[in-house]
Amino acid sequence: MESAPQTPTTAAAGDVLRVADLPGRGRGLVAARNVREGEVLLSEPPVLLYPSTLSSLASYCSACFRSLPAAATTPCASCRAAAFCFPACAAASHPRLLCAALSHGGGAALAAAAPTEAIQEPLLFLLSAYSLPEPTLRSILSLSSAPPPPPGAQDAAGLHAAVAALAPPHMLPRGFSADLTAALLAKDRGNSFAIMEPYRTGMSLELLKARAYAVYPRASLFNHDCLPNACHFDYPDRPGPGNTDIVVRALHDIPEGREVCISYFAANWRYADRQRRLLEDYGFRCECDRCQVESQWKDDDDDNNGDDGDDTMEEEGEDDAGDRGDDGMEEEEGDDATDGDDDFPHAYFFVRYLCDNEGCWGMLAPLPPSPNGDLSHVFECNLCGKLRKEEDAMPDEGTSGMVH
Ligand SMILES: C[S@@+](CC[C@H](N)C(=O)[O-])C[C@H]1O[C@@H](n2cnc3c(N)ncnc32)[C@H](O)[C@@H]1O
Repeated sequence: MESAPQTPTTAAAGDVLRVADLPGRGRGLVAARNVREGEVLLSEPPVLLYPSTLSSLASYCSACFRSLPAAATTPCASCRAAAFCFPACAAASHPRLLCAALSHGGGAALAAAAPTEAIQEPLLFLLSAYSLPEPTLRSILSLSSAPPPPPGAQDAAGLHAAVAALAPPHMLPRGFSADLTAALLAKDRGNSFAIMEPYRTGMSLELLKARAYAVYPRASLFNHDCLPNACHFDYPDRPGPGNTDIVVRALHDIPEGREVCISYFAANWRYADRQRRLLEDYGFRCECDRCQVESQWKDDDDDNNGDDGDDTMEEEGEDDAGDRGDDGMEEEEGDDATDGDDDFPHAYFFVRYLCDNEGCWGMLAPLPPSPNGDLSHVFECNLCGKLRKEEDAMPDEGTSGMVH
């Protein structure tokens, strides 16, 4: 495999974001102009989309990952294991190495090689990634790598051997090697976004799983902040093209030059859990404003009623700096929830931007401004889809699941 291409550091005309090198945190995305709350900062199609588990093949179209209709699906003519929702999706098909692996021994070989969901996810990733054209594979290799997994957590050599055994040799790309497999797995761990199963009213969000994972090269450049100024949405079941595009919107106004960050997991996680996750999975210690405040708390202050095992993406990680220094929140809008609260100066953030649907802890972002520039004042949750009017934010209840 040749060396990875360089990421351009300039913004294309019309782009809201530009790529910048930020000391101690690698590349990041910075507002190329003043941004208003709710604005769409990025809408990007995936370069790679793969099923989360073998069982998800029965529930979701293998091309567009919409929920399969109960009747009249089209099975893949080659493997018969994957299904498509429309003839157009069947024509688009699914990754050729994955299709070959699903055909191998009538599908039994893949099931035997990946008996658990923990093995299926990386194996389905590899079979899909190795099906990509070489330039696309190289664009994935240009992304930042997750740190090595703890011993015993991921058997890269075993996964490589499984790909070699399942895929016909003539279909394997140039450069196929154990090192390349290990490098790709590090990109998957550091950059894949989960596309979630559909949420239905009343269902437990704790049980909500990923239907698929996707890699978006530009969205992978967002660094993390525990008080993000943007969050991402997916709308996999919406009609029309682009249903698997990632959409990133501003939570509030962002001045030109400020770094735009998302949170890599639900924002209600407590300090120790956030730090552990960021160090282990992304290789950095977070020194954001919120972490600086919470690092001063006594251990028993650091209480959390939320579910910290419930993250919606598996992505990126590393160090601090840039020109941000804060998330722009406190200086923008006064609110009773923050007044005089020295221990928890960020309460306002949680009142306004954390979903109050029981057990959800998704992030609320304003809907985009209208074409004539009017702000929406309606907030949408990126996990359960709840819409909440701005005036319905309840200061006393909004922080009930928060770390304090
Ligand atoms: C998905 S990538 C984000 C883009 C990345 N900075 C790059 O150069 O490609 C995740 C990686 O970015 C770095 N990173 C993200 N957020 C950070 C933060 N708050 N402080 C320091 N490093 C961070 C870590 O190295 C992490 O593994």
